[in-house]
Amino acid sequence: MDGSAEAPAAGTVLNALATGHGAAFAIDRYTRADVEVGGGGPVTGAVAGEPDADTRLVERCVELACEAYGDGVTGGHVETDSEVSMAAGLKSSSAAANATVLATLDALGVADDVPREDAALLGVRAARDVGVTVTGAYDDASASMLGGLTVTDNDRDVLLARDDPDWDVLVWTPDEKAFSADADAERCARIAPLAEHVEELTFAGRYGLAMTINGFAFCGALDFPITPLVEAMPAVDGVSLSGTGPSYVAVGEADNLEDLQDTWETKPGTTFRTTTQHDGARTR
Ligand SMILES: Nc1ncnc2c1ncn2[C@@H]1O[C@H](COP(=O)(O)OP(=O)(O)O)[C@@H](O)[C@H]1O
Ligand SMILES: O=C(O)C1=C[C@@H](OP(=O)(O)O)[C@@H](O)[C@H](O)C1
Repeated sequence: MDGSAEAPAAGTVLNALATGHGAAFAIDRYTRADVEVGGGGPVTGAVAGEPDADTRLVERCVELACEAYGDGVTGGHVETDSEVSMAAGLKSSSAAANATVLATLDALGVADDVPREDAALLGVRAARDVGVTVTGAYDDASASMLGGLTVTDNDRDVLLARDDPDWDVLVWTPDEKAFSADADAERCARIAPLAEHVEELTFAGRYGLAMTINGFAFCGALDFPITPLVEAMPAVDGVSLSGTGPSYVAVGEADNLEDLQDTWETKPGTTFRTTTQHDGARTR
């Protein structure tokens, strides 16, 4: 039994490491998963082009989806192929988990019967089980699974709000990796009053200002440079460190993002333009 699905990456409005509440928006870059289920034995996994990648997350996603909806089916294999750099702050883990859960549900013939929020929560559970997350990251998982912008309480795994902004987006990903599980959560907790303010601005629909304050606050807490933020202001609508870094995301007018792209492109790493994504994860 085979299944296939893809899920988008996402950028950050509010990092959940300070208060447990987070907000993220899906972008038009994808991770794809092909899953075979059955045959018994352990679930195995592989990542295209990355023979040494950690495949525990996606293997656990197949196991959990089979346990929940497989009617006794065990074993399988999952292969992912991603346009999203791993551990870059662009929610590669959520995209991989969502694509894998949905591909498994597709293989089991139940992809259209399982509510998308429930499917995302299976991926969150898998991420907690294998230790690739601090809060569970339901903010990132819900944005990737549902599309658009979501606000969540990751302590209770509750979706607080969803919106569908239509943005041009610029991303700069430096060459280094920053695994979320290694982030200094204690330092993030110190800036909770700022995160609460970012959340209020988010609920007021002032997403650009919210993400910019998030950017300055979390660059401070996680020790990333603020220069990319200052370079982006005041021309863009919003700019932030994405997740626990090292990527930065900016949203705004296309012309202004083009000018900023010229500046960010002089830095080492990868710079690309994209847009918000509205439909979330889908079978293929
Ligand atoms: N394409 C993929 N296939 C399998 N696992 C993946 C994939 N992308 C990410 N992961 C998992 O997610 C982890 C990175 O998660 P994390 O540090 O939270 O980074 P990000 O900010 O990109 O989500 C990887 O170590 C791996 O376990
Ligand atoms: O592991 C976590 O709990 C989180 C990781 C961060 O994202 P990245 O995985 O993109 O760094 C952060 O933005 C999110 O709100 C919560």
